[in-house]
Amino acid sequence: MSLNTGDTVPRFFALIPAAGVGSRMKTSCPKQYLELLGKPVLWHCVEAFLACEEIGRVCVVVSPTDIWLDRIRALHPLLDDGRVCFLRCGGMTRRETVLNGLDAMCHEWAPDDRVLVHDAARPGLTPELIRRLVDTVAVSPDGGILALPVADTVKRRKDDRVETISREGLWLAQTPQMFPCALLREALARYEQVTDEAGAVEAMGMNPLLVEGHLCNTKITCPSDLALVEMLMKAGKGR
Ligand SMILES: Nc1ccn([C@@H]2O[C@H](COP(=O)(O)OP(=O)(O)OP(=O)(O)O)[C@@H](O)[C@H]2O)c(=O)n1
Ligand SMILES: C[C@](O)(CO)[C@H](O)COP(=O)(O)O
Repeated sequence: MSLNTGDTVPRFFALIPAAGVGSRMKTSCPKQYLELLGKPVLWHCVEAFLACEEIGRVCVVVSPTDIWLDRIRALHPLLDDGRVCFLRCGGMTRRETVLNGLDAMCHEWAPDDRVLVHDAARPGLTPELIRRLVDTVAVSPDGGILALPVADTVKRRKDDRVETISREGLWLAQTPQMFPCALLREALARYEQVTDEAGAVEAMGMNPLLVEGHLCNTKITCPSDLALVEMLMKAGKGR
């Protein structure tokens, strides 16, 4: 399948890295399994992708030692949807989890198919945001990500000094981050010191597009984030 000929269109797959321990949340179970609006945080992400018929597969990558996955299996008849699969190949870092998931599914994906990598800790993702990314980035060989432009004044603190830095052109990366499968797999295999998928693709010399996301797609990182994200989801913003 090649996008260059213009006679084929890529297929789209979601890969949800869900193998983190959520240490900053300081909860007894990983944050992706905490209940939010009656469902596990992780399941809100799965449901957003399942609501998009263009997403052909939803792969959730958990830790090999995950003991909470049954909370998902037991609660959701949607699992009958053949598109969902759970892979127990999470790694020690987010990058390893994503790379292991790509490797495990490489038999299903053609090189030019697109993978959308989305944090299990961003339950406020909506089908509208997914479609915004897909529609804007689908034909870009460099891929692209949801992100938010910085709206506040930015300060850098070093020891006891503070300096103001320009916010011009600064964006805060969100997910999904969407790339051609083969490109992302190569980039993550080649570059280990990256915090997100876009960083690896940038290291390959490419320029992923920035697509405006939404505050409702905030990552749950610290304890106060859970109530914030719940409020934003209830407000139904970002549609
Ligand atoms: N080895 C890892 C580390 C993180 N993640 C996933 O990457 C996403 C975003 O990472 P982050 O918010 O840092 O999650 P944690 O690493 O779990 O949080 P912490 O850094 O507080 O431990 C989460 O969905 C998390 O499950 C993963 O799949 N595998
Ligand atoms: C990928 C990401 O969501 C972009 O903002 C973020 O980097 C993931 O969180 P982490 O703490 O860096 O793993």
